[in-house]
Amino acid sequence: MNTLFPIFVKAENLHTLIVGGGYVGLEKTTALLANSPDARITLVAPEIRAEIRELARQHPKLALIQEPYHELFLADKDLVIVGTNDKNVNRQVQADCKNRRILVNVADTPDLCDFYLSSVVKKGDLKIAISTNGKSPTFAKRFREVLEDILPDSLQETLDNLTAIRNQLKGDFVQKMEKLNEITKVLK
Ligand SMILES: C[C@@]1(CC(=O)O)C2=NC(=C\c3[nH]c(c(CCC(=O)O)c3CC(=O)O)Cc3[nH]c(c(CC(=O)O)c3CCC(=O)O)/C=C3\N/C(=C\2)[C@@H](CCC(=O)O)[C@]3(C)CC(=O)O)/[C@H]1CCC(=O)O
Ligand SMILES: NC(=O)c1ccc[n+]([C@@H]2O[C@H](COP(=O)([O-])OP(=O)(O)OC[C@H]3O[C@@H](n4cnc5c(N)ncnc54)[C@H](O)[C@@H]3O)[C@@H](O)[C@H]2O)c1
Repeated sequence: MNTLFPIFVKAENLHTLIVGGGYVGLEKTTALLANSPDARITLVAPEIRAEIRELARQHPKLALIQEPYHELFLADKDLVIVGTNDKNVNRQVQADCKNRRILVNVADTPDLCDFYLSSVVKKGDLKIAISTNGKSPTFAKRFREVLEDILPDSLQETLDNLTAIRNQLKGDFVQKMEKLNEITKVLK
């Protein structure tokens, strides 16, 4: 059974620490910024890939610290993603986060994760997050590609129209809900 509970996080309201500046650090930083370009991120690693440095030039809220991980870096963080090539460091970061009740993702060790990143389909304001419960990230990626292909760009117009109707509707909560459910029946 997949017991994961999906939420959509306002990453720009949080300060995320990414530990590791290799391929995994790059993948996770790119994923965060692609969805939340104003996310506040600090990335710490003794070696930081050139692509991450380029991202930092484009995103002023991405700070890079070229040093090994230290517990002190957790001080003002809300969320942590760790993906170094040193399993002991990854475990230490996870344990430090648990002590401080900070949510942590250990990219290559699902058992140590409090949350997973998902594949993300975007059509304007519509966002669909896909998870396979960690079974196959590759399947999640492929399924994202399928959904990206079949969802029409005109969906944004539908959402804009529904927002306009939603804002104009009079009456109490139940009346508004009934009206919106009636109008959107055609989508089924
Ligand atoms: C969705 C996506 C989001 C993102 O990262 O942004 C994501 N992985 C993506 C791609 C991807 N990752 C890997 C491959 C190589 C092929 C393969 O192994 O399948 C590919 C495919 C590729 O890149 O083509 C390697 C890999 N990943 C994990 C392990 C460890 C393990 O499973 O034990 C290993 C083996 C490492 C090794 O062998 O050393 C673990 C996780 N990867 C997750 C998310 C979480 C579960 C998501 C779910 O529930 O499905 C979870 C549990 C934790 C986490 O990372 O949050 C992103 C696709 C974005 C997109 O394009 O849409
Ligand atoms: N590359 C992938 O697609 C992938 C996918 C899933 C899992 N993994 C696994 O994840 C791990 C990391 O992979 P990678 O490709 O990013 O490795 P990499 O060698 O490209 O990068 C490792 C990073 O960890 C940093 N690091 C090492 N010690 C550190 C410390 N004490 N504090 C902070 N940072 C530290 C290094 O400076 C470097 O930036 C590997 O064990 C790999 O097997 C890799």
